[in-house]
Amino acid sequence: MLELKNICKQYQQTTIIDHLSITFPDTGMIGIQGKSGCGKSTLLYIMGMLDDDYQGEIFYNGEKITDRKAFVNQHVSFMMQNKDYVASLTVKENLILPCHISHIHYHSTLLKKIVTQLGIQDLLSRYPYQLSGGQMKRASLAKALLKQSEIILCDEPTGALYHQQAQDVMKYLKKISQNTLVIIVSHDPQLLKQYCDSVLTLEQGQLKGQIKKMKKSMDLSPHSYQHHTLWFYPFRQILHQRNKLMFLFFFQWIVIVAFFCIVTAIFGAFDATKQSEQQAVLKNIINVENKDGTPFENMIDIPNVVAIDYAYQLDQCQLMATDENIEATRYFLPQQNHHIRLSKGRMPQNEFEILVSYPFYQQYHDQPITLTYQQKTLTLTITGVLKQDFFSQNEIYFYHTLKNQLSELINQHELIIETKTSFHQDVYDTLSSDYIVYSEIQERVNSYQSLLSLAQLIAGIFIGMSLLISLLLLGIVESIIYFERKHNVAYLLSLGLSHRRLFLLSLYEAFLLGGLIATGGCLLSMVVYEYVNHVLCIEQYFSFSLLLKPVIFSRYDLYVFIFLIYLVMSVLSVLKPVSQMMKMNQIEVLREE
Ligand SMILES: Nc1ncnc2c1ncn2[C@@H]1O[C@H](COP(=O)(O)OP(=O)(O)OP(=O)(O)O)[C@@H](O)[C@H]1O
Repeated sequence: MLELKNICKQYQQTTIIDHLSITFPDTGMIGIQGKSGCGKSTLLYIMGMLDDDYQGEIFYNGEKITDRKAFVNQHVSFMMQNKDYVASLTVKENLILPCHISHIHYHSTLLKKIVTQLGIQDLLSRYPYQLSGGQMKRASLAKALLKQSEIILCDEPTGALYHQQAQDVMKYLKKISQNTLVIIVSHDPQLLKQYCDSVLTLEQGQLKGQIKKMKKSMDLSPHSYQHHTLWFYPFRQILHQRNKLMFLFFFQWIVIVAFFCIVTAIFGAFDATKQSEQQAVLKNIINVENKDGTPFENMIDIPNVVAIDYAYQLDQCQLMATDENIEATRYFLPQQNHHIRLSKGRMPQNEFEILVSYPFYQQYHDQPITLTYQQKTLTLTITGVLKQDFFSQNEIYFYHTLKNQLSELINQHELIIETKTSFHQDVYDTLSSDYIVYSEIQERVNSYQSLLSLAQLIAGIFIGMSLLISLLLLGIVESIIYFERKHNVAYLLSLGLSHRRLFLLSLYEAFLLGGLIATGGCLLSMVVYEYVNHVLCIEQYFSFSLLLKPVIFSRYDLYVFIFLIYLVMSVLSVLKPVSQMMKMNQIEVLREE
């Protein structure tokens, strides 16, 4: 038995319900009529626990209702006047939604029976906006029947229906009222008179009229409960807003792909300079000059050196291919050369054999190459080609024994010192205090790396800003989406969804959204840079590849980082709108529609 005691409700000083007390029977169909604006819907909202801003008490079966959500979950179904559904769910999902929210177990046979009786069995996979007004009302009714509530509150159940449709709905309600309490608010006194067991009039805040006690034909079997997760709800919401979200996804994916391409390019370039340094032909070579520019008369004595020699003025000899002068930097091969990687051929083994860089090979490999010095001419053979690297230029390397033939070209102003690898820096530092020292490869690495560091800084600022903007956009779009869903949230709460579950559902959806964006973006990035590396063969043209390197633990760190940052941002974005929605005035939102 539902009992209202001394209920008072005011809207801004105006009393709408005035010390109203009434006891409703367990079953029967009670009609409530009254002038427009007298407070019929307001009273229904109070009984349906949608409104808690009133004075007075409500009892059910003799017990004061304290847990309002539990009461709605266990005993009440509400047929709203307008938009009594979630637009993103199918009719079937809408029908089962109250049971899922209330954790009520329902049999699919019962669902089938109800929808067949109401003639909506073929409409289950449609969306609410694809139904007519009459079909929608029948779907609302089916929803209340499936939940098997003891109290069904109906706000204008026949509003906007044709006469015959209205009659049908009232007939169904009448049938249900044999075992349940059906309270109907309507503007149609004829219909109320025709179908209701008792018709009450709301006047000056009071319900006037007699309530007929009806006999219950049978007791409703108690609900059996089952845990439901509502997992389909967030999926459906995302699917429903896919057009809006596609734009968001697309933008976010582009930013993530750009992020990975820039990061991998920088890692790749750094790696390439490192590798080039490791494999450089002149890796451990130091050029040394006296500070006062005087020639060296004796070799200097320094430990941890592999070889030491005077420099050769190789610009005084002419290098030619057929009739053409070759513009190439000329060096002697160091004695220690096991670190050198060749893309073709083998290392030179005598003074007529040369090693050349990849660009040199491309230009001159099909022509005879000669070296002319002081009327003598040597014909040279290319035996090996260097692997193209980050520093690749037009270079030629003569075998070191060729020096014996070029003694006239000795330049005593400069020494060439070849060090042992692990002592290279020490030797360099020691020499630099007394001489002018120069290490070709070191200079190149330094200049490239400072350039790369600058590029890294600019790229870092750029991708950091882009990522920030895209995350902000994610936040804004999520907030907008949530505010657009105000009605859905108010509706779910009216069905008895607790704030805790609403919060968890929102988190779940935020995880889903953030996860989809991050996973899609990361997968796309992998595909893009694998494609650039392997299909476009970027290494051939730029001597480096896009490369993802470990940042902390493994090369997947950055994926995890992007994934986490999107999850966190997505969750943070929904916290504010969700908390605001929990505080919103449900009734105002429901009335807005
Ligand atoms: N949020 C609000 N602030 C101020 N007054 C309100 C608010 N909501 C409703 N009212 C007023 O409360 C009164 C009762 O409204 P209610 O909707 O319950 O009436 P009703 O009898 O259902 O009307 P109708 O039959 O036209 O639907 C109305 O006069 C209405 O203007």
